[in-house]
This record gives sequence, structure tokens and C-alpha cells, in this order.
Amino acid sequence: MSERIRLALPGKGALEAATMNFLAECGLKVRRSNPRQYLASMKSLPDVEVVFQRAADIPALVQSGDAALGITGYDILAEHRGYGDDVTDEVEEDEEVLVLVKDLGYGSCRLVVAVPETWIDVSTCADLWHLVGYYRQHKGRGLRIATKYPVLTGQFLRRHNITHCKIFSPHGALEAAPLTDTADLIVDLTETGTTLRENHLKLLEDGVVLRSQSCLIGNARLLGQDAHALKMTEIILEMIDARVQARNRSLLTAYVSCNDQELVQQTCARINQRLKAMGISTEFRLMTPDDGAAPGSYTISGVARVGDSAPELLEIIAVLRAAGATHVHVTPITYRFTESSVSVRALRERLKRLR
Ligand SMILES: Nc1ncnc2c1ncn2[C@@H]1O[C@H](COP(=O)(O)OP(=O)(O)OP(=O)(O)O)[C@@H](O)[C@H]1O
Ligand SMILES: O=P(O)(O)OC[C@H]1O[C@H](OP(=O)(O)OP(=O)(O)O)[C@H](O)[C@@H]1O
Repeated sequence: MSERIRLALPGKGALEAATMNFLAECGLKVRRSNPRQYLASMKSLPDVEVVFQRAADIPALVQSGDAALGITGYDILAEHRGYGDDVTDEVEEDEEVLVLVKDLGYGSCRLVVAVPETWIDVSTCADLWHLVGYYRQHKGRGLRIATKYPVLTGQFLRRHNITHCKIFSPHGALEAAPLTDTADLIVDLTETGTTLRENHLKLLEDGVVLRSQSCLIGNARLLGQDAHALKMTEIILEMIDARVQARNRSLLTAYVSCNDQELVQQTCARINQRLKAMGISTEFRLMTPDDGAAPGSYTISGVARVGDSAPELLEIIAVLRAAGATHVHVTPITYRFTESSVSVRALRERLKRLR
């Protein structure tokens, strides 16, 4: 049994800094003194060796067992496996690479079909289907599609009965391909849509091939056979789950002047009703009377998903003030541990079935 387990992380590109920040937020800070360093360690988990690689290479590293764990984009994993979310449980059960946490909460992007803005009659996949017929009849060829995701693209086109296309994967920025007439359209990642717009491309209304975030993956065999690797993985999963659960959540503590505990309880119920009617899911409760409140004052508290949305927070504050709150303290939550970690439970179940 190996002493240390290896975790592969993106060493460059869109996910590099975000992954380092995310792990630090999870209490799993990686010590990397410079960007040319390919091996690193974690202060809080000395038994984990970190290896930096291209995000695109990480699924293969985890599949081979060279790394027990890895973080990469779900889009990259989906292309590597040959399927996205549209897959049967049986196929997923057989995988050597397990998705341990699918959405880590950063690196959000979409894989989309994008066509030139000048194609004013083309706004859906059905329009694209008609265009293929037109191209074949008048140009004697099908459409040329540039993408770094040929497998997912082929599947998507087949689902929409779009045939006779040439799918190819050029190097460099794909958005330039229609402009230079090396491709008719592209299937590429977008986050804000800026790059597409700047290159006079538009995405089809029903042209989302896959939604992606960064994900944590693991080697099924290694985790099933190596108890130490499993233990390290469970620590990582506990912390990631607790952090993901806490993200954008704040603890709101309100002080209500009142001499009657019954009345405060009724106030809580009223607040909860009003917030629910406004579509805000949070539940305020009375804290124990001796919990730091001055005499004649009660403390109520609730957890809300307000993130960094000032308007939503102010809506809650208005409800609390109307109910008699004199002060409200808002504290971001660092970790939110539930009865047990969902990801640890899912992994144990999965490994049990594999045995
Ligand atoms: N604009 C974006 N916003 C959010 N996430 C993105 C964005 N672009 C890419 N990603 C995510 O980051 C992953 C890595 O993309 P990126 O282009 O940064 O990799 P790279 O390592 O620089 O690329 P290459 O393999 O071409 O060297 C993507 O697969 C996707 O999951
Ligand atoms: O919708 P937007 O917010 O404009 O983002 C989209 C761009 O981001 C990615 O590229 P990235 O900047 O990661 O560099 P890359 O070309 O090296 O992949 C992607 O390939 C797009 O080009």
C-alpha cells in the first residue's frame, strides 16, 4: 500500500488559480512556491502529493492510477469518457474514473454550438439541419465544424439528426475559424459570451451541448483497495462538501426588543411566512434567551443564501426590521457540516457495489 496519495490539479489555464483558492477555502491549502513547480504538498494533509498538469490530461492520469484523485473541468471528463449527463446508471457504474463531487462551484461554463451572426435564418438546431441540406445541394459538401470536443459534438449532432458534417479539431482559438473560413461553425466553451460576440458568432437557442463546472474525480480501483488513500479522500470530501454547502450562505442574527418569549416565537413564524412568500428560503428561530441578548431582548437567527446580492439581503433586513429587529448581524459561513458528508456516503456506497 502506498504511503502518499497523488492529487492532480490544473497547473495552468482557467482553472489553475480558482482551484488553488478553492482548496485553500476548504482548509486544504497547497504550497507551491512558483508556477514552474510541478510537484507540491498540502500543509494540512502531508500524505497528499499534489501534481500539476494540464486540465485536459487529468482524466487520463486518474484513469491510469498515476493520480488517485484529480480536479478538472466536467466538460473535459465528459469528452474523455465519451458521454455527458445523458447516460444510463449502468454505464457510469462500470467506470474506472469516479466523479466524487460533480460541481465544485467554480469554473462554470457551457459547451455550445455557435454560428456566424450573419446566418440570420439559423437560430435553432432544426435550422441547422435544413442548412446541411442546402449546403449539400448547392455547395456539394456538408458543414465544417471546429471543436476540441469531437466526441460530445458528434453525439449532440446525432441526437438532432444532423449528418454529413466534418468535425475537426484545429489548434488555437476556435472562435477565429469561421472568420478565416476554415470552419462554418464551432462547438466551444463559453462563460460570459464575450468571446463569441467579439468574433461575430451567436449561439443557437437549443445549442447547449453540456453545462460544466470543475469536478473532483477519483480512481475506483485505488480507492477501493487502498484504505489509506480512501481515508485521505474522505477527509478531502468532508471539507469540500462543508465548503460547498457554506458558499453564499450567511448567518443572520437579529436582536428583537421584547419581554415576551411567546411573542418572539410568533414573530419568527411571521418572518418565516413573509420570507417564504417572497421566495427566500430561510428559517429564523429563537435562540436560547441567555444567548448573549440583553434583558428584554431576544435573539433570533437564520441561515440565508444571500451570497453577495445586496438587494436580496436588504429584502430580508426589511422584513426583520418590520418585525421589530433593532440590530442584525450578518456573518458569512465558512463551513456547513451536515449529519454526514453526502459525497463520503456516495463514495462508500459506490465502492461497496464495486467489491
Ligand atoms: N471562460 C471560462 N470560464 C470558466 N471556465 C472555463 C472557461 N474556459 C475554460 N474553462 C474551464 O477550464 C478548463 C480548462 O480550460 P483552459 O482553456 O483554461 O485550459 P488550458 O490548460 O489553458 O488549455 P490547453 O489544454 O489548450 O492548454 C475548461 O475545460 C473548462 O472546464
Ligand atoms: O464566454 P467567455 O467568457 O468569453 O469565455 C470563453 C473563452 O474562454 C475559454 O478560453 P480561455 O480564455 O480559457 O483560453 P483558451 O483559448 O486558451 O482555452 C474558451 O475557450 C473561450 O475562448
